[in-house]
Amino acid sequence: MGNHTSSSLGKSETTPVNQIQETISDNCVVIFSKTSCSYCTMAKNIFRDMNVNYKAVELDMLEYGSQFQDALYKMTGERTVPRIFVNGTFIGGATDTHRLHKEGKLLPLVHQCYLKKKREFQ
Ligand SMILES: N[C@@H](CCC(=O)N[C@@H](CS)C(=O)NCC(=O)O)C(=O)O
Ligand code: FES
Repeated sequence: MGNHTSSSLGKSETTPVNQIQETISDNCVVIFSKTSCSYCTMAKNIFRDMNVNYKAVELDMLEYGSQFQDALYKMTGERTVPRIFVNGTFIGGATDTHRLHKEGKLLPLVHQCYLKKKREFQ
């Protein structure tokens, strides 16, 4: 699922908020994560187990990761990881995502995004 935003994150002239917005509109599932974080792994596994591709942005691997966390704070009210976006919308952290999945609401959100992208492509 890799695309140009992964390599340009943190390097471009645009603000972190703009780069985050671009990433979440380009990818149906985006997980802002840290490689050392087992909550983040748990969140990734929820999507992996549903066979849903996700884009992981590992903030501890980015030079400006801390600025991205500040931007995520502005956008979501928390600078913790994971911060998870589906279909361009913030859905929460690991606990929220797990709850949505248990309620059967997560996969429909992903499918809405797939349908939207399919229509855009036609
Ligand atoms: N209930 C939240 C917990 C989030 C949380 O506490 N994240 C910790 C790591 S597990 C964090 O981001 N700490 C600050 C940091 O890494 O900058 C969730 O499920 O996402
Ligand atoms: S579970 Fe410890 S850093 Fe996320």
